[in-house]
Amino acid sequence: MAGTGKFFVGGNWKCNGTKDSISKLVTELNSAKLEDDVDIVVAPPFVYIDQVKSSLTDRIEISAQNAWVGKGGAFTGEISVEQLKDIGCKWVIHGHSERRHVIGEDSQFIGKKSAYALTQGLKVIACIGEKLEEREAGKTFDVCYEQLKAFADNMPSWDDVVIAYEPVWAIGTGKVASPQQAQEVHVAVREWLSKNVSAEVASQTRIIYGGSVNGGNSAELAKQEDIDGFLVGGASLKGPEFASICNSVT
Ligand SMILES: O=C(COP(=O)(O)O)NO
Repeated sequence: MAGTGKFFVGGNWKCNGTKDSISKLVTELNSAKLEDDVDIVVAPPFVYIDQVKSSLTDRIEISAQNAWVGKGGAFTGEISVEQLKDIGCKWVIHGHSERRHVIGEDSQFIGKKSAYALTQGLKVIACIGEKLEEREAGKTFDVCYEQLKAFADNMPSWDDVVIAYEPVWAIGTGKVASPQQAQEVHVAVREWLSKNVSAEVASQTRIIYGGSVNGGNSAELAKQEDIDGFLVGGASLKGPEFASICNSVT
């Protein structure tokens, strides 16, 4: 069961999978040998959460990839936090760049959704990250700080929050950030937390990296002092590779 391990690895399955492919992936995860000190979470598409929850080892917790900003009701197409808890979800991903830049969610809405999830007892993977043109314009830190501030302005606490730094230019591109690039932003995020929230939150909050992480690059990234784990997309759909990434952080 995922707890308060020093490290954290999430598998974001995005809009991928079928009942059969997910059954195979769950079998691979159930047979994997996993190190103790890493909390592991997988985020299936909504429609497969029940299937995964009922068949996956409880060593791995379940996350949703999104949740509505408030109590359920007349919100066609939305899924509520209450419904996600009802089927055994413990986490939810908010602020993913695909929801910011494809769906069009803004930072304040993301902050409000995160706040509601936390007040109702879900834990939050809070995603931040800059686009290539923002990095090339020297705005990486400004963008990440604005996104962090919107979480901080709305959330009641950081106790059940993991921050995922996912540079948009590295997501799904094969162009993974270098260990130095990732570490530089992780340090800046931790310093922002220390200055704007508290030294305790800064030291206790796990800051994980996402963006083209795979079995070949995770160990090198994990050597960085302020990289506490990963949020993995494509490679999380391959059980053995995802397991090796999980074990590479400890
Ligand atoms: O979006 C990602 C990363 O995706 P990839 O590993 O496929 O770059 N994590 O949430």
